[in-house]
Amino acid sequence: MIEFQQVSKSFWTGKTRKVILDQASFRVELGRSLGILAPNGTGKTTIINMMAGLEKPDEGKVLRTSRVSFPLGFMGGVINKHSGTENARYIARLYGLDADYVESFSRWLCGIGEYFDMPVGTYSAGMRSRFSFSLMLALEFDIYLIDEGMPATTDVEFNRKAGGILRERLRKSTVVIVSHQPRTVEKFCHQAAVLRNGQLYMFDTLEEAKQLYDYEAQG
Ligand SMILES: Nc1ncnc2c1ncn2[C@@H]1O[C@H](COP(=O)(O)OP(=O)(O)OP(=O)(O)O)[C@@H](O)[C@H]1O
Repeated sequence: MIEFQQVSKSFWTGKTRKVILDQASFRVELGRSLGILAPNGTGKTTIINMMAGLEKPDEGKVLRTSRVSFPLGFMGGVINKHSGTENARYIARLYGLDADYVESFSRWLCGIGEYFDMPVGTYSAGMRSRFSFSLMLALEFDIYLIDEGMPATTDVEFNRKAGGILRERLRKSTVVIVSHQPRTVEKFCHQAAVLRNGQLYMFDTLEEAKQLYDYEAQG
């Protein structure tokens, strides 16, 4: 479970204060995948980062009682001067997992050949994206955090392999997706929420959430 208790978060933009959450309280329960609908620039990434523990709230608490992933595509824990192999083994140890397994799984999935043994700093954007995605799928989490759907990779073979594993994983675990598109949310989630005026409004069905979201978009 992830629980936000009276969480406030805002940024000072130089002229005004941009409020992302204002004393917001909500929960993500295990087994109830949640899609959060919010227009671009309103705080999707900030909320996902707070769920992952990468960003702190200004006030309130974020409690985690499950294994929560880093956001899909996140490269923050990866060290550029080290190779894919070294990074995979290091991250496996951080999570208390078998380094041989994590290394061989991510080597197989990301399919970047000999680059896996070269420094991550030499990877193309596509390779980096495949590498971090492979690493995330090599680790087991209870709750997966996804910012705006699948990362953009143009490698058809990778998308097929990784998409299949992700779908299988998501069937057994819980996912939180933040997106500006109801279509992305529809694919994975049981429950939907709309971010509006610093509050997260939870709905049992996507249809109800869409009504508020569309209403907002028109207004
Ligand atoms: N560290 C920061 N300092 C100042 N402003 C910030 C900071 N981080 C985010 N913001 C601002 O807060 C708002 C929300 O940012 P965030 O990246 O969470 O939104 P988003 O919905 O994910 O955006 P996008 O859809 O464009 O990726 C934006 O206006 C952004 O400029």
